Amino acid sequence: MLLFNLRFTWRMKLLTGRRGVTILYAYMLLGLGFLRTVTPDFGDLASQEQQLEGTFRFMHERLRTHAESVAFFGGGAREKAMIESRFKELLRHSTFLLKKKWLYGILDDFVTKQLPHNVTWGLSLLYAVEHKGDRAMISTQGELAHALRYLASVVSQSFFAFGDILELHKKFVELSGGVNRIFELEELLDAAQSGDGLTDRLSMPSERYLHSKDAISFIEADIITPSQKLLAWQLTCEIVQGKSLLVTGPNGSGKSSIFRVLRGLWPIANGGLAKPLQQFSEEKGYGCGIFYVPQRPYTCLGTLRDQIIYPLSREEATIRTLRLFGKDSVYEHADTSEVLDSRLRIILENVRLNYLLEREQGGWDSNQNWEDMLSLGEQQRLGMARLFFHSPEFGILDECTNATSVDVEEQLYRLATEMGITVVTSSQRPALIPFHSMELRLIDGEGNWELRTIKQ
Ligand SMILES: Nc1ncnc2c1ncn2[C@@H]1O[C@H](COP(=O)(O)OP(=O)(O)OP(=O)(O)O)[C@@H](O)[C@H]1O
Repeated sequence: MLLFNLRFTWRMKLLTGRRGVTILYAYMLLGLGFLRTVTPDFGDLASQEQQLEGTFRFMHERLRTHAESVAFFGGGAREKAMIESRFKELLRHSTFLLKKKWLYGILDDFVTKQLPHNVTWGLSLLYAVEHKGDRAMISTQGELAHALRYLASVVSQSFFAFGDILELHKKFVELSGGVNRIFELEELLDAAQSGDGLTDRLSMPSERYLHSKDAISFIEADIITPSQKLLAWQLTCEIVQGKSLLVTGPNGSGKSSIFRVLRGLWPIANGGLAKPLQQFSEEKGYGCGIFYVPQRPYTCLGTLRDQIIYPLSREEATIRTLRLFGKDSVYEHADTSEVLDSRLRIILENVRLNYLLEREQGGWDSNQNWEDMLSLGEQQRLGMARLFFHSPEFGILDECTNATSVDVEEQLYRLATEMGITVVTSSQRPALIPFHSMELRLIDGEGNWELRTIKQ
């Protein structure tokens, strides 16, 4: 490369003299210097884009893994808002980067291609002026050089144009692959939305789904898996407030499936179901009708505070807490967040996790990858803290304390009873029997079940 440069510099000196070489080098140095100063830090911008894209993909992947737990908690809206905010951030950055690349491309093209073209003409002119002695020769040489340059440029431009067409085809094929994927996704979303009447139907009185204020009732309901396996045939059972139910049975017999039907994740094939509303009850002023704690613990991305108030946002949780203390307006109280945090502190102490506040830097605002950092038992206790914060009339607990020690588990159930939460528990632990009034036993996972009263 260096040899080429030296050779051409020498050739140019012969043709245009020292002045031509100086002009060329001056132009090169000035042009490159100018480009260097105006070039944005593309490395940094691209790394930021990769980071944002990575976070966005990670959130999607995580949501896919924990979809059922999120659905049980009713965290769909919260997760959507979180993912959308990351997407907007990524989109904003990518648009900014594209604009920068486009503007820089124009400038780069001008300095390295368009302007040098004109400089070449300038140098050719200089050559003609330097050799004005032999007019006949100059004109012949000049014309020949011009014709050759013209031919070369036409041929090379034609090649470029064909290349561009081929490149365009490649790009088009790639793009059509992407478009197909988006089309498939849209189709799936449409199909999911048309089958998503379930959740709505649950809140609407209809033949199968009824609203009951203070009881959960299965009325001759068939519990069937999506692959049409019958797990409980004509299940009839009423859970009234204060009479907790323990659901037992061998692995795979359908305990969690009953909760899926109750939550509206699976439809009821036959029979009916009555249950209180999931939503925050205005009359009660605090808490909700039903709150589900799934078998797989789920920690959301966010602060320690977010783990307990999930699926609510901090603002929603503050408003609820203020209502609990009879303060309707958020602005009435000088330090509203303090009210929320002091309530959360009591809950954290109750589930024996208050050491997290001291251990993690930032206290309530500490932002960690809680899933990796907390043990399974700790994550399950956080799930129970969530239940206590939401303080529902009915708590649906799907083996959500099986990794905690027996004494902690008993303490958690004692607390739930004291708070007036009627629980429906799926568990195999005999230690939990005294906290329940009835037992629903799924005998074989073939449809047979029995209901018995637990003698205290
Ligand atoms: N999405 C699904 N599609 C089809 N079958 C499913 C689906 N989810 C679960 N099943 C099947 O339904 C049956 C009941 O599953 P379920 O999770 O209710 O069992 P379980 O009693 O809670 O078990 P465990 O005690 O192990 O938690 C199992 O045979 C399971 O394989």
